[in-house]
Amino acid sequence: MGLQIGIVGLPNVGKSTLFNALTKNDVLAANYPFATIEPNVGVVGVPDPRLAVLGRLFKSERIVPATVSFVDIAGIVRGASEGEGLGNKFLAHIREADAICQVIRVFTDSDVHHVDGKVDPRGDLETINTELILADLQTIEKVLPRLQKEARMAKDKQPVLAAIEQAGKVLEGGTTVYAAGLDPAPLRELHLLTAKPFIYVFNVDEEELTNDQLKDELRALVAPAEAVFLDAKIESELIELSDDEALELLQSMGQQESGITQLARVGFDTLGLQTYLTAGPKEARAWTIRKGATAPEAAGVIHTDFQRGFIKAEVVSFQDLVDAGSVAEARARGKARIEGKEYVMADGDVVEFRFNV
Ligand SMILES: Nc1ncnc2c1ncn2[C@@H]1O[C@H](COP(=O)(O)OP(=O)(O)OP(=O)(O)O)[C@@H](O)[C@H]1O
Ligand SMILES: [Mg+2]
Repeated sequence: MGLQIGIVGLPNVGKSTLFNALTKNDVLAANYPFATIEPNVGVVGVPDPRLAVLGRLFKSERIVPATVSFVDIAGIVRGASEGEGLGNKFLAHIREADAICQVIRVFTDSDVHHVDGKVDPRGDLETINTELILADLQTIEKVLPRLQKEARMAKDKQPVLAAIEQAGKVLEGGTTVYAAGLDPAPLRELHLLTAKPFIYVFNVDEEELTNDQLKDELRALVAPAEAVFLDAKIESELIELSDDEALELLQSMGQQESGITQLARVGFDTLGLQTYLTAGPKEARAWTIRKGATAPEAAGVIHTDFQRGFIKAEVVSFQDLVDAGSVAEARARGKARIEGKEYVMADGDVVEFRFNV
């Protein structure tokens, strides 16, 4: 499952700095608006400490984490839908994304230019939201004449047309499709940006990481969507450090985990995803599935043949396996279960599939 998250925000708010920290890629992050023009795609391993434990237990040659890909695009300014700044055509690069991560500048640094002249998280959120809504309205306007014609000829097109017209009304009222809770199914082919789940990243100053009052105020601006607070500049320093040094630096700032670890976790939660694990001498690996996926569906993520030929799965929870110390001991303790086609996977299940090919 290729999970993809598109990063949006005003110019110069720290999108590329965050993206670089995420991907350890040295994409140009620069103190001038519109430093990024072409989109950059980076694949990020989702941090999961369980994998290292499994790797030791099974003496695995390598560790393969679940991945999320991030797409870094140019900044959007007020009026982008009318061609201001770089316009909004580049939003097409995130049409296929599963979720959108909006980066909002909170940090104060007079050396870093703000396109609207002042640090204003609430105003910036509104600007971006408005531009995404206008972009979606443009998408709808473009397809509407064709759809109206089709619906006159084919009755079965009418529900789709009705759903799209309703989405247009919601957007004209200034609400995103996602926030309005509209059924995404009939709208899917339009790839509306505001139909995607949103995650908000507030790019704060180091001191603000422990300012709970400020964080509560910012969180309230985007609730019920999830908010992550991080200092993108610190994140880019953390990735240069060893794990121990990074933890020490984080703890000195009152943090337990890095912002990008939080972002990966929140991304998974927002999209209703979880991971299960496989382990052997070759690799210890995490696989991404929907919450509620059944054992055959989980097998299908490894290979479609595994799903088709699914017979059964031997499942032991990560904690039971660690407590037992080996699969053999977990079996002896009755902790390794044989599960069939109906089994609903749990996060952290360590699995071996049996299948016919
Ligand atoms: N938390 C922070 N504190 C201080 N400076 C920061 C912080 N985050 C980013 N910056 C600085 O802000 C500037 C702009 O960052 P960056 O290039 O990542 O922005 P961007 O959103 O990608 O801009 P564009 O839309 O122009 O591509 C850089 O100089 C970066 O070092
Ligand atoms: Mg950039």
